[in-house]
This record gives sequence, C-alpha cells and structure tokens, in this order.
Amino acid sequence: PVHSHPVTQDYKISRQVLGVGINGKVVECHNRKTGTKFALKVLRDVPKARREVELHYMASEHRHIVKIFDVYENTYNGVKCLLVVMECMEGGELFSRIQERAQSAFTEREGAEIMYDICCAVQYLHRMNIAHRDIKPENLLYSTKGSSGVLKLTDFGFAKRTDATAIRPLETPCYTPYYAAPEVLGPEKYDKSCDMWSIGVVMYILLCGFPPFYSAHGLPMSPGMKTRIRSGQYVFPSPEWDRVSEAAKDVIRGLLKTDPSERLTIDQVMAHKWITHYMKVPETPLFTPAVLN
Ligand SMILES: O=C(Nc1cc(-c2cc3c([nH]2)[C@]2(CCCNC2)CNC3=O)ccn1)c1cccc(C(F)(F)F)c1
Repeated sequence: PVHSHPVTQDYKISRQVLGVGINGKVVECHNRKTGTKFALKVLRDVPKARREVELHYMASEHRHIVKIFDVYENTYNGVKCLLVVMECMEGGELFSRIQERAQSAFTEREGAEIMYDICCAVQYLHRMNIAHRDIKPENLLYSTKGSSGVLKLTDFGFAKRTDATAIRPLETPCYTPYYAAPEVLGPEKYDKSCDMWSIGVVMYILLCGFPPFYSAHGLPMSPGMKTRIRSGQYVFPSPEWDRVSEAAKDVIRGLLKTDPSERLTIDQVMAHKWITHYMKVPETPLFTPAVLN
C-alpha cells in the first residue's frame, strides 16, 4: 500500500543521516502519533527504486530482514520520490559490533550463530526466487545495542527476481528459439549463487577479521586481486586460522568456488552441521575483534 499524502503528515523527519545506500539516503524520523523512531529511505521514483521497494517489501516479514512499515510516493520540487519507512536498526553494523567485543572473546560458535541468522534470511529470499546480490557487512545491521539485538539484512538496491521470466515469443517477434543463447533462455540461475559467494566472504572475515581477497596497498581493487578472485586463490593463514575448525573451513571452501555451478546452494549450507548445529561449534576464541580494530 503506497500512500500519496505527504510523509511529513505522519512522520517528523530529522536531519540525522543514518547512511547512504545505492539508490538513496537513510535518515532518522519519528512517528508523530507514537513518537517511535524509524529509519526513512528516500529514493527517486524510478523503475530501479520501484523494484528495490517491491522486493524488499515482499521479504520484509522475515525475522532477519529489516521490516518495512510504510511506503509513500511524494513529489518534491517536481521530483517524484519513494519514501520507505523502516524499523530503526539501532545496533549498528555487524563488524562495528564485533570490533566493540575486543575485551570479551568473540568465539567460533558466535560466528556460527551469526552465519546461521544470515543464511536463514538468504534461504527465505532464495525460496521466494529473490537474489539480494549485495550481501556485505555494511548491509547487516543489529536491531538494538546489546546482546539481545537481532541481526537483519537490508538494502535491496541490487536485488532481482530469479524465476524464469517466461520468454513470450509472441511479444518478441525478433526472437527465434533456434538461435537463442542458453543465458537468454535459462532463468538467472547464477544470481542466487553470487549471494552464496558473498556469504563465503562474510564468513571468512567473521572468523579471522580480514578478507580472503584483498589488493596490495589497500586499494579498492587491483589487477592482482581480480586475478586472485577469478582463480579462487585464497588461503587460511597462520596464526589466525590455526585453531578454526575444519568444518568451518569446509563451508568456506564450498562457498568460495569460482565455478558457480559447483558452489554450495543455500539449502546445502543450511544442511551443514557447522551452520545448523551452531550450538555444538567449539567456543574457540577468534582473532577477529583484534584484527578488525
Ligand atoms: O543506521 C541506523 N539505522 C538503520 C539503517 C538502515 C539502513 C538502510 C540502508 C542502510 N542502512 C545502508 C547505510 C549504509 C551502509 N549500508 C546500509 C544503505 N542502504 C540501506 O538500504 C535501516 C534501518 N535502520 C542507525 C540508527 C540509530 C543508531 C545507529 C547507530 F547504531 F549507528 F548509532 C544506526
């Protein structure tokens, strides 16, 4: 349900910017009736934004996906905008939470529990034939500060449907099945597998504090780094990985497969004991908080 009356009628919008996403900025706002704090994402009303909001709204019932409460379609100075009212995630981003853990140990079991929550959200999306395509620590937020906070996935700016968009020959006169390349025919089956790669990178960083692929001299991307990603060249260096369980390394090996058809699916990951039986994972202290700091 998209409201067309001004969002300012129902919410007081603060200047406090909470962050900037692919398609728009996120600010704090308060419900005028209840005083409750929400996060408001402001998007230009273009097809890409419509798709982001539609897919996020479809998924927002899940416990580990940031909830959408209201959507407004307002025009400011002749510019059509989409305004998305979301639950305010006050616990901050995944890794800043772990950085704060320097004093008490952050253990492999806690890493497994975090991965279980992320995989629950991704399994829900993949079962709805939605690929998120931008799974990264900055898009994983905690609902509240303190240990009761719930980790949730946000920013559907790159999300897309993966169910086969039936090619309708009648509406595409130029299209002749004889010459169609497989990728034109098949559903975007590799969109889901790119989420699985991202989950592998998040899991790797969670267990040691640094990424599996990085460029020399901290540049965002370098030719060497691209080669290493393409060839799946990564290691589990000492001493950070010496005491991490073989089961954890097996999950990462299954996710960081360069051939998407070989990569674990979300159902295969959720069938893995390290993820589903995370309460049995050893409470081995990790280097992660120290390395992140
Ligand atoms: O960010 C906060 N609350 C929040 C934020 C979002 C949010 C949505 C999106 C983003 N945040 C990002 C920001 C840049 C990083 N990627 C994610 C870009 N794309 C989005 O779609 C949603 C709901 N509540 C917040 C609120 C109060 C306090 C605190 C903190 F804990 F930091 F003090 C954070």
